[in-house]
Amino acid sequence: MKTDTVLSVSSTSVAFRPQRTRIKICGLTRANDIAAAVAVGADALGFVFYEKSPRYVTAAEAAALVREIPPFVMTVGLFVNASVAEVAAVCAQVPLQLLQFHGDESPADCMAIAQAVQRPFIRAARVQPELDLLEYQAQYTAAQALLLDAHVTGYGGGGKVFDWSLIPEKLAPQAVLSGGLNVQNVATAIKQVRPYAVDVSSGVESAKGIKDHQLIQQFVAAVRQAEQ
Ligand SMILES: O=C(O)c1ccccc1NCC(=O)[C@H](O)[C@H](O)COP(=O)(O)O
Repeated sequence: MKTDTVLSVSSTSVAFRPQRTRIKICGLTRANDIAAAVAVGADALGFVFYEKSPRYVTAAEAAALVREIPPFVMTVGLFVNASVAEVAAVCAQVPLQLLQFHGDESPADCMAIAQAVQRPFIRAARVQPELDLLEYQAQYTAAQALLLDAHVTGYGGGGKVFDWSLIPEKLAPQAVLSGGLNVQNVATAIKQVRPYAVDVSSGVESAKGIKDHQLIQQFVAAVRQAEQ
């Protein structure tokens, strides 16, 4: 080829779509609710292995539910102050891709469990003004993300919104926003916080542990609308 030929390369700017906000639906207890969540594009499905929760499922129940889930939808196992042995027993029966620690687990507790069962984890933070979220994140460096939830009586699933202005800007794009989200407020939450993902449980329910399929559809639609 003639060396003086200059190849003109037209630069094309590739317009990347803005990141799609990931959506986790938590507290699933029924196969038809799973089907409804998957049908509208939920990215992750949460199963609560905390016996005091009205959304609690046994490992055997969760194993049967998870068998209904098609590929490319993540399963999240949610634990509150469980031991390594307890989490291992659940993971032996239920194909969980991600752990969510929602109790008082220390960084060492989270690491020990995650390493024992060879799963990644996210850490729930119960947000309140006294909690320095950047310092908290620095304690849980092994977590894939912080799930920012409201500080409620008990541990979670409380349907309570916290003050989103408490979320440091540099933390927001890595965080999972949770706590009292619903069809009415999730668009505002996304526009204000721009989180990596949103998580909802009671906001898409007709009763505790019973998901309302229309609310799930409307919630997902509101998230997508907020990204336009
Ligand atoms: O969902 C529960 O019942 C629950 C019980 C104990 C600990 C955590 C629990 N849920 C964890 C979640 O990730 C919920 O989605 C999160 O707390 C938000 O719940 P909601 O405010 O009802 O959307």
